[in-house]
Amino acid sequence: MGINIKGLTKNYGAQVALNQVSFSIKKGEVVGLLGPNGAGKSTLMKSVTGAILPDDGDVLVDEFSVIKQPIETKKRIGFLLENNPLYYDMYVREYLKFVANIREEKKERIEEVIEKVGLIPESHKKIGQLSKGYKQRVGLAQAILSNPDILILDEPTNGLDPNQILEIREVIREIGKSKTVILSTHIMQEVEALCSRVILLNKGNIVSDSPIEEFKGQYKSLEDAFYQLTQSK
Ligand SMILES: Nc1ncnc2c1ncn2[C@@H]1O[C@H](COP(=O)(O)OP(=O)(O)OP(=O)(O)O)[C@@H](O)[C@H]1O
Repeated sequence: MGINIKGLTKNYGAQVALNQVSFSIKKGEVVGLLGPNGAGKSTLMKSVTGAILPDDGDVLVDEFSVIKQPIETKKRIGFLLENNPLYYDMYVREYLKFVANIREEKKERIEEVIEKVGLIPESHKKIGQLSKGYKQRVGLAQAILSNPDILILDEPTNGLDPNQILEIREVIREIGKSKTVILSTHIMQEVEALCSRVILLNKGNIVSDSPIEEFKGQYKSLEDAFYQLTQSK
């Protein structure tokens, strides 16, 4: 059970985005996916969700292949990918109803997720009228709507103010108690606050994969570990 990533490779022309990346995640783990800009984090997350197809390798979600059984894997994964694509002209509830219809979820679930992500005070607005933080909450709400076992979150607090960062983090911490989570971020405090394990990517390769305490290990800080492990490799 969980996620098993096997030899995942993706090239964009001559650009190697992922080079034979393999690791597995046990049910219930919250994994921080770190790496410099262009390391391959988003490509990895998109491959796990099935949003893009790898050139080689596979991802197994429970026993199902993202490539061969995409319907089964998609049922188990909720995701918030980079840029959080939303329909700005729709009202919050209208959008969540639209998503619920597609996924054949009960309507009651809409109010549950609105409450869970702290959207109640802004839920009467159009998505385009919301602040970034509340747009992120709408993204999180759609990600958890079907109550998936696995959540993939690509820089979920990117661009938010410090208060919203803390609030969204709290929402993720709460959700993370009962789910398998892969979370990418450039904020080290976020990793410290939420993750039990850190996977560090650099130029499409895993350069470190360990429990967070071990990752910090001999370094002065998480930032220092990140810096040392991604220099000239
Ligand atoms: N659609 C695409 N077409 C061409 N090249 C791409 C495409 N998507 C990603 N790449 C390239 O693949 C590499 C990995 O990109 P990716 O977005 O996965 O990195 P990242 O670790 O998420 O970076 P960031 O921290 O900046 O978001 C980069 O060199 C990027 O330019």
